[in-house]
Amino acid sequence: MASQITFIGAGNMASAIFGGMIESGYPREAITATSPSDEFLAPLRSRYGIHTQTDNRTAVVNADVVVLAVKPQIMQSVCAELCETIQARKPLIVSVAAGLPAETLERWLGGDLAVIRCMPNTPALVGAGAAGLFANPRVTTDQRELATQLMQAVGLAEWVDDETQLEAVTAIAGSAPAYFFLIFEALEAAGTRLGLPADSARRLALQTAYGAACMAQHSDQSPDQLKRNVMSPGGTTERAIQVLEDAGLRQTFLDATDACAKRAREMADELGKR
Ligand SMILES: NC(=O)C1=CN([C@@H]2O[C@H](COP(=O)(O)OP(=O)(O)OC[C@H]3O[C@@H](n4cnc5c(N)ncnc54)[C@H](OP(=O)(O)O)[C@@H]3O)[C@@H](O)[C@H]2O)C=CC1
Ligand SMILES: O=C(O)[C@@H]1CCC=N1
Repeated sequence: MASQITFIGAGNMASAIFGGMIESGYPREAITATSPSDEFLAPLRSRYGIHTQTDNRTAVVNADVVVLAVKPQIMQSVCAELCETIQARKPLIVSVAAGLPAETLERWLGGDLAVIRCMPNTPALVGAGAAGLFANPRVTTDQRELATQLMQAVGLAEWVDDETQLEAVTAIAGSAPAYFFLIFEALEAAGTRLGLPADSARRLALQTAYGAACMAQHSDQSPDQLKRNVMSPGGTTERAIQVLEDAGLRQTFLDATDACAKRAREMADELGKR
């Protein structure tokens, strides 16, 4: 029988994960999601056919896995609310909150719990997510396997041995879809400025991004070689790449990902002190 999974918080990240799980065949009857507002939950019920609850405690009573998917800033109060019920059953805890250390979360929930920290991303919704996972020492082999299966149902799942590596996962996967969406916006605007209708520019930019990612995934050649394959000497691509290199695009990505990882560390410091 499928494990009963309760999502505390049913926002962007939670709905991307349970939406992707259902899409990949996970039984919807085994999924419950919570929110303080039933108005918010109603469309999720009709769209996904999952159970919903406005009361977090009731929602975890029979859960085998509890996925904590509220904002990091309110996690402590949510844990205080759940602590007693969680301690009575001791389900596997999976947190997707950025920055929040597993040890802090376990303490907030009363201790002695199997906790997996996961840093997923929203393309999970279309089965193309990329997630990093870290297990505390109480997580059993079976629980690790279950978490792998759940996250593999919605994309790539990579385990890390050192919890601080989740900062890097946040920088290049958790937050990174937003970098690509920014590039899509910029390419669409560029296409429009150069004379294409906006909808056509968007389709071309998105298909090109999709094609480049598929090609890089299936090719034996490195991204550098694939890039060179597009650049005819003295041609158009060489000019464009030169502009991007001269503008310091590589360094900009290093700076952006450093800022992202630094913010994850700051959040860990702030939350870990509570
Ligand atoms: N978005 C992303 O790409 C990623 C997010 N994450 C992590 O996922 C977590 C959720 O982020 P995201 O989905 O973006 O945020 P959202 O705001 O979309 O979702 C959080 C949801 O939690 C609800 N909520 C608030 N209080 C409670 C409560 N007491 N009990 C149950 N639900 C509650 C909110 O409702 P209301 O709006 O009514 O307050 C909201 O619907 C964060 O910890 C974030 O760090 C991790 C990786 C990627
Ligand atoms: O921006 C954030 O804090 C969350 C975590 C990773 C993606 N979104």
